[in-house]
Amino acid sequence: MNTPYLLEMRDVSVTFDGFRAINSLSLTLAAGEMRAIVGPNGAGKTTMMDIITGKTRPDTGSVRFHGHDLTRLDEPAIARMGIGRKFQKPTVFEALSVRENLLLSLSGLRAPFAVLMARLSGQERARVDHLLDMTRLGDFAEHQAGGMSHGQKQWLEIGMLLGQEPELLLVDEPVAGMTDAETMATADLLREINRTRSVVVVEHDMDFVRALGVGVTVLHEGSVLAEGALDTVSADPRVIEVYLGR
Ligand SMILES: Nc1ncnc2c1ncn2[C@@H]1O[C@H](COP(=O)(O)OP(=O)(O)OP(=O)(O)O)[C@@H](O)[C@H]1O
Repeated sequence: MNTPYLLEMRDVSVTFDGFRAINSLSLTLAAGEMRAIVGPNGAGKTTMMDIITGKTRPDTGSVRFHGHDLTRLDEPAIARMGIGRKFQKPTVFEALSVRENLLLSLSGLRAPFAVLMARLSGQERARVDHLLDMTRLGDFAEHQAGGMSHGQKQWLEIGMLLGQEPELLLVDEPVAGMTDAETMATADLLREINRTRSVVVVEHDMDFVRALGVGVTVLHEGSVLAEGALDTVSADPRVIEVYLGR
């Protein structure tokens, strides 16, 4: 199907026990784009990600990826189409090394745990080395993942997501709990990832969003309130009202 968009949500609504968490939400993402999603608590950001990944089914509306409707697919089928998600809390294999974690994440492994015991192919080794470079974890490759800092665990998990070669990454509040230096390094990492993949990132930290330097969508009460450059949306009186006016 021909569409200019990688991801296209049209008039999506979802109601939980009579409460409309997503309300006629329409949002599009171009191929290769990175978009930051902001909005006050309860705006519907997590629910929007849940709908894209098939965790929550919308009551009405369409969600298309490369023009294909996602709303009838389950989570594994959507992941196989090339949409990868990173949740807020890192979930790495704590007892394994950083390298082993990345190795297990690689798409296309036939028997993932057997690969830990076996000799790696040159191609697998190269893929893991590339992920170690990307995530700045090369110096920690043989360290136990459980001993890494919170920030390093987040980068490791982003690396593990990349191991699955998603075309679109959905990243939920990656810098919560990070130091300022880790936050800026994470912005660099996502920008580097965005050279070859599309990204949707939900984040409250405005210094981080500014460092990303990408288009921003402001959600409020389950709908898009404003969209554009960070400076433009943050000067929008409606946006100021929902952030400060309560
Ligand atoms: N499974 C559910 N059952 C009932 N209500 C829900 C459910 N999931 C979300 N909600 C409600 O829907 C609204 C949107 O929640 P959501 O978590 O998507 O917001 P958010 O923008 O991600 O907020 P935050 O920034 O706090 O993470 C909230 O009022 C929430 O309480």
